[in-house]
Amino acid sequence: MTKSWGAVIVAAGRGSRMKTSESKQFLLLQDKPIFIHTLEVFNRIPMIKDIIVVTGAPDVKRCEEWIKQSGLHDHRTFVVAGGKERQDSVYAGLQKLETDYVLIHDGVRPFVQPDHIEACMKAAEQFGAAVLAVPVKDTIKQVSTDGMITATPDRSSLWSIQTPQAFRLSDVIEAHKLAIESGFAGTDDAMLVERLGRQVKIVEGSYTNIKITTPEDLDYAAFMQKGEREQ
Ligand SMILES: Nc1ccn([C@@H]2O[C@H](COP(=O)(O)OP(=O)(O)OP(=O)(O)O)[C@@H](O)[C@H]2O)c(=O)n1
Ligand SMILES: C[C@](O)(CO)[C@H](O)COP(=O)(O)O
Repeated sequence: MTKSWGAVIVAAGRGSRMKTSESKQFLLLQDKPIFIHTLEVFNRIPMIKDIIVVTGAPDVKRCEEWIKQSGLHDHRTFVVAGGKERQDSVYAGLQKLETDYVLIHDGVRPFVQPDHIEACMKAAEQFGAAVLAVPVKDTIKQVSTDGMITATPDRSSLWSIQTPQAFRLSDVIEAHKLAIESGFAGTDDAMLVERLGRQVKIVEGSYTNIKITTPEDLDYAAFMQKGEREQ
């Protein structure tokens, strides 16, 4: 039987590292907010039944308006209010889904490729959980608080983790509940699922799937967007 899929797109952050008055997910890229570009990619995947956009409570109405203006206001997209941390926002989004599986994605990663999302879905159906990632290119050092190198981990086993991250909905909800009970804060959702003792499969993605985080990322995003238009 075909499994049902939903997606949670988190866009409730403040974007403090971007240092703009507007939250970074609402900054315009080619006349459209960044999170709308992200939504457009997910809308191209027919297997995804419901898309939950999570944003700050004061931004719910304007997000709904942007979605309507962009022609993405079909029955599949809902907007809900998130929480203080990314993890809280993801959990708020998960509550709204009733699908077998879920993709969790940062609203500020608009350059994710549909074929990579689909590869992640396929791997999650096979292994239970899967995340997009790329092998690290730099040598990574572990450094002490006084700025001295303490270790050089073997680079061949290091990957830089991206989103989407794909899970069985019941597993990731269980993982979030355990994190809440034990006061654990992770920097991604896979960490929470790993704490349940479950295996998470790495799916190789692309270095272009950046998380727009700091001002120089906007220049790169504009450059990427121009390239996509000219193709
Ligand atoms: N309370 C939060 C915090 C983050 N996010 C979302 O999680 C994604 C990745 O987080 P990050 O890039 O760290 O975003 P911010 O928290 O907004 O950035 P910063 O840490 O610079 O403030 C973003 O799409 C962001 O909107 C969220 O939905 N809810
Ligand atoms: C989930 C994530 O995008 C994977 O790279 C990342 O961990 C989010 O971290 P942030 O510091 O909250 O942006």
